Amino acid sequence: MAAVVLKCLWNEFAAIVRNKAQHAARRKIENNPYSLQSINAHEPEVISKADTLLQRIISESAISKSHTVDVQVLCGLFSLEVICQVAFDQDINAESLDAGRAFLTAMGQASLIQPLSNTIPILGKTSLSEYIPGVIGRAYTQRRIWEETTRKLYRSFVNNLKEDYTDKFLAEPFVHKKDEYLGRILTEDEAIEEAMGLLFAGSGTTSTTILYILYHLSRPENRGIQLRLREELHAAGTTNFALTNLKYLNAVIKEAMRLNPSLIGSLPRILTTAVEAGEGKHKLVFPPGTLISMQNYVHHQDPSVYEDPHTFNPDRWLGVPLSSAREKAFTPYSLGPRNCIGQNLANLEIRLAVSHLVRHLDFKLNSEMEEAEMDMEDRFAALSKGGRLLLDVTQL
Ligand code: HEM
Repeated sequence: MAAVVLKCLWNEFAAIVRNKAQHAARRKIENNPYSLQSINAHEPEVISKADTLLQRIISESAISKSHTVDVQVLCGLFSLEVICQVAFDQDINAESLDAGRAFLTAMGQASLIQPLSNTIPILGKTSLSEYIPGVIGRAYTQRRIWEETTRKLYRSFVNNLKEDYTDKFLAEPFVHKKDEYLGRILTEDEAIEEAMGLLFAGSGTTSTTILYILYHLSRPENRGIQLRLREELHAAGTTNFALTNLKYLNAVIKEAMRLNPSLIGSLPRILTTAVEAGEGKHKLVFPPGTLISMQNYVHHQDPSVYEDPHTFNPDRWLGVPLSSAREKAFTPYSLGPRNCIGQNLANLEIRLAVSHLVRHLDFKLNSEMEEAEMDMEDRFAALSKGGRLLLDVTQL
């Protein structure tokens, strides 16, 4: 019940949190480091993190008799390390992997009370909230850890920053760019809030996508897909440039994002003009002010657009024109001025990590895994219900 109430609150909150002008001004200051050119300049760091992920999987598989690895947390650590690097030029796991693990737990648990903290900000500002009994109090403790860790990363980044700003790192504009809506640069607290959102939006989303790609590839019925992908990769170069044009790799990624988009919940908006939908007696008119939303998870499985919609079939994307219904209904990053600002980074990360892993490792789904464990659960960002993905791994 509490989760349902919090979700409703979230939808209301997300739709109204920033008015158009406020949002546009904030997005304007943030844009530069997210451009394709700026993001592609981070390719060497992302390759290095993808190699760390590969080595971790190899080490963990070596200590199991059946070479079984739970890749879920490892994928989470990879995406977290990438976003900390690209946003703050920091290695969150420099001292130990425990730092990254604790941070992932903190963000995961605290996201539950994010709408509450934003609706009643005082709750997030006093340590008394941590004494609220049960799950809410515990979530506030995790929120404090999320905030403190972000502040540490941000301060360390700012202290090392040179004054001739290049906007190479995602957090750089927070330091020096004037927000036209506010008429000034952000205060440290505003920058931290922005950075917390960025770390949340940029970690679990990408790792969940990589996780589901590995899941689909490792299923027995998709064996041929994994082999075909590996064949394509072996015939190609390893750079992002080479990978961008690989048709089958891109089809595999798209198909996993279609079936398991990592933001599966409602993406709410409040209409500013009337919108008509449907035809004839099914026609509906939504007046301005209506709270509407779309759910990727639903329209990505619409049988009138995607034949045999529940089957993982990358071939459905080959040779499909951008103007097709299939392409138009594919919206993992949403659309319009509030769509995903981080999609260039997400694409870079997914392409480099998946290609690196599939080149060097063969994956089979471990027999202990139950199908229902990989059902998606909407906790603002999506997670798998089972909380693990056990794969039997062979080094190639
Ligand atoms: C596969 C990975 C990802 C998916 C599927 C995804 C999806 C989305 C979607 C659907 C939205 C729009 C939410 C809405 O309409 O209300 C969004 C917004 C956002 N995403 Fe992503 N995202 C991903 C990765 C990333 C990454 C890597 C970053 C950071 C570098 C990021 C940063 C953001 C931010 C900051 C917003 C809010 C944008 C705004 O309000 O203007 N995302 N994302």
